[in-house]
Amino acid sequence: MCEALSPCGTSKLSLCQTKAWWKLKTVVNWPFLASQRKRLNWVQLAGHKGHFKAADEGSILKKFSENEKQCFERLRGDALQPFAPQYHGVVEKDGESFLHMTDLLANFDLPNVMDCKMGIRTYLEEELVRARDRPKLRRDLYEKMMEVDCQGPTEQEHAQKAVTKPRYMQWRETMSSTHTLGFRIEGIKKSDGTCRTDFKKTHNEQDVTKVFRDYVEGDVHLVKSYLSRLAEIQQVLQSSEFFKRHEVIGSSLLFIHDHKGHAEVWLIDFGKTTALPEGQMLHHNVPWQEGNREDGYLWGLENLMRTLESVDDGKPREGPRVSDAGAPSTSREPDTR
Ligand SMILES: O=P(O)(O)O[C@H]1[C@H](O)[C@@H](OP(=O)(O)O)[C@H](OP(=O)(O)O)[C@@H](OP(=O)(O)O)[C@H]1O
Ligand SMILES: Nc1ncnc2c1ncn2[C@@H]1O[C@H](COP(=O)(O)OP(=O)(O)O)[C@@H](O)[C@H]1O
Repeated sequence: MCEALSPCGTSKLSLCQTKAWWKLKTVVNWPFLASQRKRLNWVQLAGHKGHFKAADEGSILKKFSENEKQCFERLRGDALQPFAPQYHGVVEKDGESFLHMTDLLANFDLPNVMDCKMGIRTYLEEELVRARDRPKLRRDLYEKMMEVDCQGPTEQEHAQKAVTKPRYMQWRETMSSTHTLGFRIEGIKKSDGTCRTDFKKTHNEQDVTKVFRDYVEGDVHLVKSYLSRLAEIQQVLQSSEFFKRHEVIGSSLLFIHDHKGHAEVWLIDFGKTTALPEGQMLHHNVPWQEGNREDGYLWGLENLMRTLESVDDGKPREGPRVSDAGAPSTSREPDTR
């Protein structure tokens, strides 16, 4: 039987993550003891459990990934660098390696935080190839799929109680707004401590607008501040050499604001951002077809900005939609089942 996802269903996970972080900070003698408020700021809205650790004041440690390290190194001196967390190098702690970076929440008191995963695709082309060559059936992903929609899996998948990763990722994209808008909401934490990550079925522009409106609590000044920062990011992306030469997959825009109306947006998570072969460049706003490595990042950003603009009056804005820009309609849907 299909169980409805309760509002607290997935947010529980997020709250648990917050609690786990709290425990962790207690254990590692968190340096913010002087300021209880700062301790309450941290939240991990998406990504892998246990991948973050506390570090010196104003910074955090993220589980080491060679790929992400290389991105931070290549970002050095690029126009985009000021829009990503500052990178302080690799550190070893308790026998593990981590990337040391700025905690983007550190300068806020009880911030509101939202993570939007950008792009029309959330898996690498090489993951598709691998899944075709050596399909690996995963029961955990089948179970995650069932939690959201018991009609999701095919008969065969029900029988094997497992799906491949690209199959799961593609299903996630079509259930959420990744496929239709080129971005999706992953999680939101509000200053009152409430936390939601149950956006897997937030699919169309109206639904996304509603969530955005709730996030900014109808504050049009805040919307303007966010839009102006997004416009800056949009402009910088167009001049960034790093952006031209990378397939940006699974990266998020992290939105942060506080009660004073101070608003920031940052690019985070370069774990799956991959350099293109020498001489190749991406447009980031044309349809993906397997082999062209396009990620639809700019198309998603344009849709995100338009959706945020519509918060102000509730009316959907005219602008690039599925058929003329990100156009998943022309993209091939590889069958990796
Ligand atoms: O969001 P849900 O539906 O839970 O699905 C998750 C996210 O897509 C993760 O991406 P992100 O870390 O960007 O949030 C992805 O990790 P990767 O980034 O490694 O692909 C997970 O793959 P697995 O870790 O293989 O399960 C996948 O199960
Ligand atoms: N530099 C940062 N400052 C503050 N919060 C961050 C930072 N990096 C990540 N986070 C938080 O952690 C979450 C997961 O980060 P992410 O880098 O996407 O992890 P993963 O690679 O496991 O997907 C984000 O949604 C955000 O809430």
